[in-house]
Amino acid sequence: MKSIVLLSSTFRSPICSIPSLVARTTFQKTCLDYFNRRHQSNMASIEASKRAAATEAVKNHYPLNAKWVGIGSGTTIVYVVEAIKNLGTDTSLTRFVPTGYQSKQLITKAGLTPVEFDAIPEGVVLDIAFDGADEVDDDLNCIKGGGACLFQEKIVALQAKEFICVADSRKLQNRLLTNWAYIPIEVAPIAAHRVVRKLKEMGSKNPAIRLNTVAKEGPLKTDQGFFIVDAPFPPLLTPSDVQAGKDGSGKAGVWEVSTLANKIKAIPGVLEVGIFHGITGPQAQEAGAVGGQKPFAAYFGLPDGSVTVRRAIH
Ligand SMILES: O=C[C@H](O)[C@H](O)[C@H](O)COP(=O)(O)O
Repeated sequence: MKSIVLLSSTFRSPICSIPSLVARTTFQKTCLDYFNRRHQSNMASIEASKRAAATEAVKNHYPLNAKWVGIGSGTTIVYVVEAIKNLGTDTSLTRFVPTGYQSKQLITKAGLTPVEFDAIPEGVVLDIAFDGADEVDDDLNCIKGGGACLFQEKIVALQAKEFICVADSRKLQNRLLTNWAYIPIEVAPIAAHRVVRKLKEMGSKNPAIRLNTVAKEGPLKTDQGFFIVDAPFPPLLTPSDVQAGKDGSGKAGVWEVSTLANKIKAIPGVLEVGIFHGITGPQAQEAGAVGGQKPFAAYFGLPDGSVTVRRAIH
């Protein structure tokens, strides 16, 4: 008699063994329910960790009497807005700068006042900007754009005195492109295929124009009406790897993070690259920028409910 045995990768032991084909349907349903429950519980734990990281980041960085606040995009930023509301401070004079459509809706629904980036008065520097990230490395370089927002996120982060990232522990890695698979790049539609070819020449394996969820609807469009090209590369080296003698010049597709970001940015048709890199904080200010692309600090919610922080070293 045949028996059905299902192995759980977590427990590495049989969790079901049914000797009869008659019982197969019930068995399959039981197992499906089991995995659905596990999936839901994992998702709940990830959401809880995003909320914990957001609460801690807002508690530590949201300035009393903030006048200008950048609000990023994605699923984690929702908890940042929730945490700002929970502070209970008077936000009637605070202006919140969105990084796209979803971000603006989030601000408005929370009863806060949005002001588009191009309506910020000249000379205004944002007190702070919060955003999510797809991956963050030891040096606080980030990949962003998994949700197709990156250009507005970058200009808002660059306009802020302090840029703070909030994420769950899946995003906490030593090097970029460890767990996250590709670099999102925003490109002019007419140049998209040429950009894909150039990325292949640079060692990207199968770069692809991102499609809508319903693929027959064609390429996904950003808030700027541009396309996103997703470019996989091997894990990116940091400057410390290069100082230690590793070759990050692009041989066999292996790149140092800023070298690659600058090289992609230089391809005609590229509006922006989903790598936030380079100098940050006082060093950036000395170089004439407000804050730099990298966050001052990144907060990660861990599965045990705690929060860990990576901070820029000045
Ligand atoms: O395009 C999306 C943005 O860069 C997001 O901030 C990033 O993808 C992180 O999103 P989430 O908080 O949903 O993981």
